[in-house]
Amino acid sequence: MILFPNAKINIGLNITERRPDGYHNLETIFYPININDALEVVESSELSFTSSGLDIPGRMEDNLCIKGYHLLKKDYDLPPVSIHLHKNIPIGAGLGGGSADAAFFIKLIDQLFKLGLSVEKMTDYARNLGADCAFFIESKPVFAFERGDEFEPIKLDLSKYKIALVMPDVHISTSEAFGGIKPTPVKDSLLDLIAEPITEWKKYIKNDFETSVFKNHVEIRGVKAALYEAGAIYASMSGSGASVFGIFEQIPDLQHLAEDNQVFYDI
Ligand SMILES: C[C@](O)(CO)[C@H](O)COP(=O)(O)OP(=O)(O)OC[C@H]1O[C@@H](n2ccc(N)nc2=O)[C@H](O)[C@@H]1O
Ligand SMILES: Nc1ncnc2c1ncn2[C@@H]1O[C@H](COP(=O)(O)OP(=O)(O)OP(=O)(O)O)[C@@H](O)[C@H]1O
Repeated sequence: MILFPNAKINIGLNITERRPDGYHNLETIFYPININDALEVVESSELSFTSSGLDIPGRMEDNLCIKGYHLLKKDYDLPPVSIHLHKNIPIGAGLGGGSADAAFFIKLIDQLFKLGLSVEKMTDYARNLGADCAFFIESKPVFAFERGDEFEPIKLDLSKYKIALVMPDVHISTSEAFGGIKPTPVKDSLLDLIAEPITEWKKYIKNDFETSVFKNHVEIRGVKAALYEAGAIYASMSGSGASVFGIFEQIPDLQHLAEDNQVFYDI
């Protein structure tokens, strides 16, 4: 069986406090986008993992799909499986690619072996694998809070716009990015700000990671400025970076960025 895990962008990201468990409370809007991996799982005589496409750093045992397998195996009598991941979602991008693979792996095992898991149960398993993972079980636009794994659904439809995304040649690790943050309580919740017209977002909606990430990587600040110059209604770094997206009325001309960066035009 094969599924196609999709990426996300964060529209706004406020990091509000440090938690006793070492994580941070935050609020953000998660919005699904059309950049996808391909994840195939078949029953097999032994557990195996292979990948193609982009190189995935780290050991195979640490791949979130393998971690997902061991997590479910504790509670269900699963046979061994062969997993193949074709990696297309940029890594260290703030697009939640690894998290999406983990959540789609859980959905895939549920379907393949007819486990009958509820959305709530799958969301709980996903939470165990990473804060971002839970969103990808349903992968619908949400206001997320606490560790980014509690949700309130929102009605946000950007389908009449064109979303372009630029991935600079820099990978940013999520834990390193959180290290550069001084949490600050919010005055106005993103849940209210996102309901404002999109033309107003530029004035009020921010991503708290931008200050420290832009300081260390000026080229990423440059990409955001270039997206506004190309006519973006709203532009922002996604999550902890390094990717930057812009929301446009029409597909923009970003040829001049394509030499140094990977550019996705209509996601
Ligand atoms: C930055 C975001 O991408 C925004 O969507 C997410 O909050 C990151 O979620 P994620 O990659 O699934 O994060 P995890 O794999 O659970 O955690 C990686 C590391 O990020 C930090 N982390 C993550 C989420 C959170 N709410 N507070 C944190 O401080 C912790 O140091 C943690 O060890
Ligand atoms: N299936 C997977 N795909 C990509 N990376 C994975 C996967 N499983 C584990 N990883 C590990 O996760 C690391 C990437 O996570 P990181 O949080 O830095 O980046 P990200 O792609 O921006 O994701 P996020 O938006 O969730 O933070 C990789 O270096 C790799 O070691």
